[in-house]
Amino acid sequence: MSDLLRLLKLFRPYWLWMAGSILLSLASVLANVGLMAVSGWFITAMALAGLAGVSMNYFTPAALIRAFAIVRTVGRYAERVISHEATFRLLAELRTWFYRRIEPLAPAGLAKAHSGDVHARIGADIDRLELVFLRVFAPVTVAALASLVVIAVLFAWHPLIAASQAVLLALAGIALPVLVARAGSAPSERLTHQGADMNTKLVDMLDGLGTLQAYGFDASHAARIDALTGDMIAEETRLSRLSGLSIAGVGLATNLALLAAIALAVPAVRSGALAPADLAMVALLAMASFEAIGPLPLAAQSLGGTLASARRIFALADGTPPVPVPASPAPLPRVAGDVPALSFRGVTFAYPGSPRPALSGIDLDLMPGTRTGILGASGSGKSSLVNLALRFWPPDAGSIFLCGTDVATLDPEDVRRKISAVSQHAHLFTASIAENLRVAAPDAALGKLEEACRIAQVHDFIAAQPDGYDTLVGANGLKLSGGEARRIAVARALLKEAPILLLDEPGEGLDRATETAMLDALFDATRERAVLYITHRPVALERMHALLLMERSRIVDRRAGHQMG
Ligand SMILES: Nc1ncnc2c1ncn2[C@@H]1O[C@H](COP(=O)(O)OP(=O)(O)OP(=O)(O)O)[C@@H](O)[C@H]1O
Repeated sequence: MSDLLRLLKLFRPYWLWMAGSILLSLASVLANVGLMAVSGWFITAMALAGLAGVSMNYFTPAALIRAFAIVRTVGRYAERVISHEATFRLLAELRTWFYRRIEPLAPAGLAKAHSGDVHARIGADIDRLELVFLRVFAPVTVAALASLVVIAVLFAWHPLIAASQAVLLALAGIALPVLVARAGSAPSERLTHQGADMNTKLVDMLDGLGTLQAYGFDASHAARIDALTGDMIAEETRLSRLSGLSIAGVGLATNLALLAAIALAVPAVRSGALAPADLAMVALLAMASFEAIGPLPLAAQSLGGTLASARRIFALADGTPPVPVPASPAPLPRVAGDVPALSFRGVTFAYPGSPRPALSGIDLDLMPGTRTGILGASGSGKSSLVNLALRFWPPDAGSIFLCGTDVATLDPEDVRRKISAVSQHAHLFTASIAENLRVAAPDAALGKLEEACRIAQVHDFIAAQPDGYDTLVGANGLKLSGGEARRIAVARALLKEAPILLLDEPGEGLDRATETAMLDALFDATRERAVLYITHRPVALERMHALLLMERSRIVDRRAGHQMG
């Protein structure tokens, strides 16, 4: 229930749209009830007048019928337009809200979540929340209001018929949905989790299809997906049976309402308590009022799954960002020649759950206009330096300073604005080369992109492609070699005009001549910046002003560049 209330609170900015949609829906439901009732009365009254050979005023009922028909048609159309507009606005709001909540969690806070699962939450789960308004909130409100109006009108004609209607409406509109909700909530909830599981498995399978095939594991993975599909079909079947039964239940109640109204109205007509033409009106009014009740069992059935989706969304969105944003962040400091652009002081850090530290007592200064090389065996902590500099994780002890200001007092996003980084697994988006480059500089002209790519020694390769900079790189840069992708990532880092450049093995996979050309052009273009360069390659080491050697999370040796080798 608290999840439902929280959701409704999120919907609050759109209450006008929702109120409009509910009012229109109520108007069209009541117009339909009115149309049926007045038509029934009109036809019977005309027939009776004909039999009795008397004339009657048919202008007023005919005008009423026409008015009800117009309100019903226009109301339904407008209600669809407004309710869908309201729903799309709600969904857009929810997606933006969810993205804003999970963005500060990335990447550390999302490390445990599978990308397919996050995708399922931002896609299918949020989509399912549309049902809260469209299938639950709106129909329940409309049904309650329409039923009250119908019972009040019937009461004026015949209190006993009104009472029988109230009982049947309560049975079909309250008791039946409660039963359906009980029976349907478990399968509907299971289906939500299975859908997310399916998404996770499919994304995993597509990401690693090559590996699965190479190890001959694709058939067993497909069998697991088959089994999950079978489970989902079983739950769907259960829910379809339930929805069939609930539709039959509402149908039964509708017909019982008609029978009850006729059974009570006939003696009333005989005794003269009810006019003969009113019999048809009352009977049709009773029957038509069930239109508003019809969607309620389905609403109840979907509630379990919808709330499960809401819980999945809140669970992720409520995660605490690993690096807290200060309540009033300090202003970004300016780069000054005599202050280190980035420095670590006694920084110690272990990844959550890891038994040993990735960094221990790190002291490090990156001065503007200098290049610092970092050497070290695999797992010695080199990339962790970059992760902490980018504020993806906070240090457990010690401090990091950006141009002399403790980064703990700054907004992590501001810190990242000052740093350009190429990690070992630099990500390329499924887009063109130009779009991938413009991630760093959205307004950069083509000439600027070319300049950066020339420095990264990848321009000739791009220019030789039939589509040049519009060449699509494929999912995750799959259409490029590892070296090409990394050089595009280097060009992208260059395009971001940040005073600190952190490069993790950018020369990996390049031949010596290309690497030399890239380094010379790169270091020439970044003369003013503070550069941290993680590498094992001699060509790069020769060009460093200072070298640090890391071993098992510590800096164990420091030398000036020329002392190395
Ligand atoms: N996201 C993570 N979660 C948990 N442990 C991690 C994570 N990333 C790295 N580690 C661990 O932290 C230690 C340091 O890793 P790091 O990636 O910094 O080493 P590295 O020197 O860059 O290695 P390589 O040269 O192989 O990239 C390793 O023991 C590694 O297993």
